[in-house]
Amino acid sequence: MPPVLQARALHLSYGPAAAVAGVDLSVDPGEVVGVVGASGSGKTTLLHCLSGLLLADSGSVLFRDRPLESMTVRQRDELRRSHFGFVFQFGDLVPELTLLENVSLPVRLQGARAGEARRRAAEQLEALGIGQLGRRTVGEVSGGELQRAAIARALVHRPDVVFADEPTGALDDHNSEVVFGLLLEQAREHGTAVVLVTHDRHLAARTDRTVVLAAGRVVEAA
Ligand SMILES: Nc1ncnc2c1ncn2[C@@H]1O[C@H](COP(=O)(O)OP(=O)(O)OP(=O)(O)O)[C@@H](O)[C@H]1O
Repeated sequence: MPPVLQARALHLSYGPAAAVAGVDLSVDPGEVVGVVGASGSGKTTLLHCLSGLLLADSGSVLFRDRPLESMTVRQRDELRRSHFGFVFQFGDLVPELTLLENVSLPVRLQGARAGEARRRAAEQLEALGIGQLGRRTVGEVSGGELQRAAIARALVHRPDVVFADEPTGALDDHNSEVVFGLLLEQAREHGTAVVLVTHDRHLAARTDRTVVLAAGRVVEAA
């Protein structure tokens, strides 16, 4: 099967300093790729380039065979909404909404009716073991529960790729293990590729493949 995502000779600089300095990377459908490296090595910047949140200065990112840099802003927004999911360190759910409402949003944005979106959101929360918390708001759940909800939101619309930036970085070791395990289990169940940025080599060891960045370059791939 052709790769779902490819980066070719990717460069991005903030001013004179290169954050991503010539990265080639290919992600197969359903593959879980860990991106590790020291602080400041360019992990988050690479993730943002791969997901179209940032446009590289040069090089190319292809989703299937479509270059992101040739798309209009609208097409890139649509690509992110339909084909990508995101999990960040602090969940980034909408604080005023309940977990169920938050997780319904990606399905609503795909044009589903409210009832259908709620049904699918409830199912996804259930699969992550927090079906009973759907009516609570972000401020009424624990950090671990919040990250489970963030994972539910990232997966509920069945994206092709989930981008996760330190998704368990704010959790203690036990919660981190559990939440990371759920992300992997759900991604594998649905054949979703994952690009995971982490400081934690222990978690990275559970991915299919690890890419090590140093000063914006891939220095090791295993
Ligand atoms: N908005 C920005 N403006 C200027 N420089 C930036 C910006 N964002 C990141 N950088 C710089 O680019 C480099 C790569 O940053 P990036 O956040 O991608 O690294 P990282 O590996 O994700 O780091 P960390 O593990 O600490 O989150 C760093 O030197 C950083 O200081």
